Amino acid sequence: MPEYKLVYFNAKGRAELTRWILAYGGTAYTDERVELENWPERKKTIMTGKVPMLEIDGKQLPQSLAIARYVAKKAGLVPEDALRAAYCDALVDTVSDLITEGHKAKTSGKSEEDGKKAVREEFIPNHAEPVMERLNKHLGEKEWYTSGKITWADLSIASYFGEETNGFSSKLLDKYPALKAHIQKVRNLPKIKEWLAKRPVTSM
Ligand SMILES: N[C@@H](CCC(=O)N[C@@H](CS)C(=O)NCC(=O)O)C(=O)O
Repeated sequence: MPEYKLVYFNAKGRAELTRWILAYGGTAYTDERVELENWPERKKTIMTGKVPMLEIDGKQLPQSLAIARYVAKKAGLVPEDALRAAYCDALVDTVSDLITEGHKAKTSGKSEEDGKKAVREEFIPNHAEPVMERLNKHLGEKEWYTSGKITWADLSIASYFGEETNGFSSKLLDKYPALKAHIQKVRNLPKIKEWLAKRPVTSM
């Protein structure tokens, strides 16, 4: 088994999906969370100057989705069938687009309050809810997102839409009952539940 070190900030952001997949697979790894004041120095040691970065036996793998896909394959969470795998990729890319848009909204304006307002009034209704509506319909008809068995797409859905820190309250999710039930189902998987109970509490 290779030695893994996942490097990111003390936040969920673009690293949390990989953390969920590693938890699901019961994979041991070092969860390095760089403090902001140490980032300028740590950045110099990272090939792309960006995180997340996964160190595999000392070799660096950049890009959150390449990392997540790699660990998902190892954990048996990527379908063998090329088309089903592509549908999973499409979903994960959609969530990644939402992460980008949500971050843009959160950091828009002059104050934290401006950012929260932009998330609530612009990002959620215009960007997130159209995706949530489609997912709700799809998940109402399926046990898992694709392939009749759990994939990393299911972990992507739950690890993103299930987080209040991303702007998704339980009240908002009440509008999308199949999506809400799906998130709960994934969060209740024993290894995921264990991760949720022990992970550091972060504001984003
Ligand atoms: N497409 C890249 C984006 C990486 C990225 O922009 N990471 C941010 C944190 S989410 C970062 O490293 N920011 C610090 C910096 O650029 O110095 C990925 O998905 O990994």
